[in-house]
Amino acid sequence: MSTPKVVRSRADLATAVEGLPRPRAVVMTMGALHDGHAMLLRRARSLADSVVLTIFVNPLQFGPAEDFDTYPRTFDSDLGIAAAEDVDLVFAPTPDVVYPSQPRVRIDPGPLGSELEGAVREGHFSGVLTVVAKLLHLTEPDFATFGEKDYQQLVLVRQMVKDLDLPVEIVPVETVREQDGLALSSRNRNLKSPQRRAAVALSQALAAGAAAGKNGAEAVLEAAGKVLADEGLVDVDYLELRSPELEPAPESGPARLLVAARVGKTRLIDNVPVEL
Ligand SMILES: Nc1ncnc2c1ncn2[C@@H]1O[C@H](COP(=O)(O)OP(=O)(O)OP(=O)(O)O)[C@@H](O)[C@H]1O
Ligand SMILES: CC(C)(CO)[C@@H](O)C(=O)[O-]
Ligand code: BAL
Repeated sequence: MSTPKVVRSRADLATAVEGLPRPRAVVMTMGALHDGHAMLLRRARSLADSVVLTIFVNPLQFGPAEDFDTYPRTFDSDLGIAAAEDVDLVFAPTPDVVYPSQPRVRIDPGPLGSELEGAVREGHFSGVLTVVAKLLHLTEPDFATFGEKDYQQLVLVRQMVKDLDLPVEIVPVETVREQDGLALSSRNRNLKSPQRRAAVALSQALAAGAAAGKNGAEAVLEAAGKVLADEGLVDVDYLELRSPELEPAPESGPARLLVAARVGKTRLIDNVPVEL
């Protein structure tokens, strides 16, 4: 296990990337790494001969009232995880490196960009897709792994790659959970212990919804909604059943149940597959 090379400038990144063998995989993160990120890195390692990890808290995807300033930043421990997962190169730029000037041209995520997460976080997905496109150009990977925990992000990144003919394969990775079901998330670090206990209701609600799948869409939403209400999670931004591509839910077959709720000041999201 050796500490990976860390680069912070575009010039150093370009030089370092040139020396990395193909196939090359990239894992994009905002740092505060946990076992979910480790799984993305492991999947990347299994696919590629070299792995690049990016750590960048992207200001463009945060609204003015959101948690950019309080987003957890744990660079030293992130490097330990990167070393343990055999990462070759870490790109950890500052905002002025990624955005030498405020970008006037940004990626338009299309209609899905204003739904679900986008309905609450205006401009979020334009910010996400713009930085993902830039990081893809800067690292030129053959593969990029993305977590299903951020399901709408995964769907939109895939759509961008398809619509813009970007030469990379997007590889999804299943959500890694705590033993009690809570989806791992960097923001879980901000939960105090009663909130941590309350937060498990998200995954419990989704599990109850999924178990009701054969009784139809209404039963799924009712079962999930009941758990949220019973557990006192009332600050819910959405609880929705959609198709796997996040179009309206089908009458039968595969679907996706998604939830977002606030636990104290911390906003958490989760989702599961459902068979209707
Ligand atoms: N529990 C998880 N299981 C699998 N992948 C995950 C998990 N959590 C995050 N990821 C993935 O890691 C990548 C980087 O995500 P990010 O750095 O925002 O971490 P995060 O834990 O999702 O943070 P946040 O809590 O701020 O959403 C994304 O592709 C995301 O989907
Ligand atoms: C993909 C990403 C690294 C872009 O900033 C971010 O949205 C995240 O961590 O999921
Ligand atoms: N994991 C998605 C990044 C964000 O919440 O801004």
